[in-house]
Amino acid sequence: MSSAPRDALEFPDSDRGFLEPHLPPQDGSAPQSDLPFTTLTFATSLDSSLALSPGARTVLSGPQSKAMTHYLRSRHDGIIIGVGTAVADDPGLNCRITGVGGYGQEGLAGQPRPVVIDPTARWEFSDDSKLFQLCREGRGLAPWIITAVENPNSQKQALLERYGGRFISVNMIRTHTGRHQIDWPDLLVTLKSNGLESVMIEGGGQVIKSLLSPIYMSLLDSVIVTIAPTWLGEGGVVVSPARRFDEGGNAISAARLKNVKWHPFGEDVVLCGQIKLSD
Ligand SMILES: NC(=O)C1=CN([C@@H]2O[C@H](COP(=O)(O)OP(=O)(O)OC[C@H]3O[C@@H](n4cnc5c(N)ncnc54)[C@H](O)[C@@H]3O)[C@@H](O)[C@H]2O)C=CC1
Ligand SMILES: Nc1nc(O)c(N)c(N[C@@H]2O[C@H](COP(=O)(O)O)[C@@H](O)[C@H]2O)n1
Repeated sequence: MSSAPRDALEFPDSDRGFLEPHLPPQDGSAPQSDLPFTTLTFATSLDSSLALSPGARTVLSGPQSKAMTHYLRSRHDGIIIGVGTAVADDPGLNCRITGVGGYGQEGLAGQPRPVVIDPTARWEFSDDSKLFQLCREGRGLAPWIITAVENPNSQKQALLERYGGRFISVNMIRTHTGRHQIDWPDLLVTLKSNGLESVMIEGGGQVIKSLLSPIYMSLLDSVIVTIAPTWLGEGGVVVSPARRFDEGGNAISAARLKNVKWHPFGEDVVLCGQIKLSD
């Protein structure tokens, strides 16, 4: 055991039981599947915002729910974010719970693999990026970058590989406006075949919106949302999936949860559930 760094977080056993039914099983009882166990998790304001604006790193979670998020990170093999989040936040995407690798434990056991969806390879990361600082300090893994670009910039590729990361090409669907859309089943199968048995998807807004579309929402095994007691106001990055309509052309809810449980963490409340698929 080595000593834990100053940013180490504690998450008490008494809070863990509540989450257990919503997490990847630890007893080998997961059904055989080509897909990893997939959790959608994020923190939102009372007006459904993830951040004050697309480029703004915004703290929503209080200390207890932040520690919960890090516990979730310890229970998943990978964390997926969109490149918008990587650029805005320069995130660490490691797990800072005491007892995992780099936080009181040798090696990197319990550290999740960061996965960044970046169809055009536009993320300008460098040695100074937080993710690579953490790699140098033995406190996190290097990212896998999911792209549609066949030959990404060789300097970026070399930097990534020096830390143990890599670019991964997956199928993308080209929309009528020329934008790349992730083929989510293909991505998830690829991640599982590369050893990630479970993934948590943290955001941002565009990633969450695409996952909550009718064709992809069934991929989600679990949804865990932190709700913070604040309104961020107009102009925020809002989580609002596309409208759905019934056969009569009437608007219906875009997505709904079932088996819902609520748990207060400090001033926040955490909502756990599963996507309710239509009957
Ligand atoms: N409160 C929270 O829990 C979280 C907040 N955030 C915040 O969200 C904001 C970023 O959100 P957004 O601007 O919506 O960016 P984003 O993180 O969703 O990334 C958008 C970009 O990712 C790629 N992308 C996303 N979904 C894709 C798909 N289905 N197919 C192909 N490519 C896709 C595209 O290149 C797109 O331009 C930041 O301000 C960040 O701080 C991000 C994560 C969690
Ligand atoms: N759970 C949660 N609460 C918030 O208040 C947040 N702003 C986020 N953001 C997500 O966490 C990433 C930052 O992670 P590090 O602390 O740098 O490891 C950020 O990029 C979002 O994905 N999450």
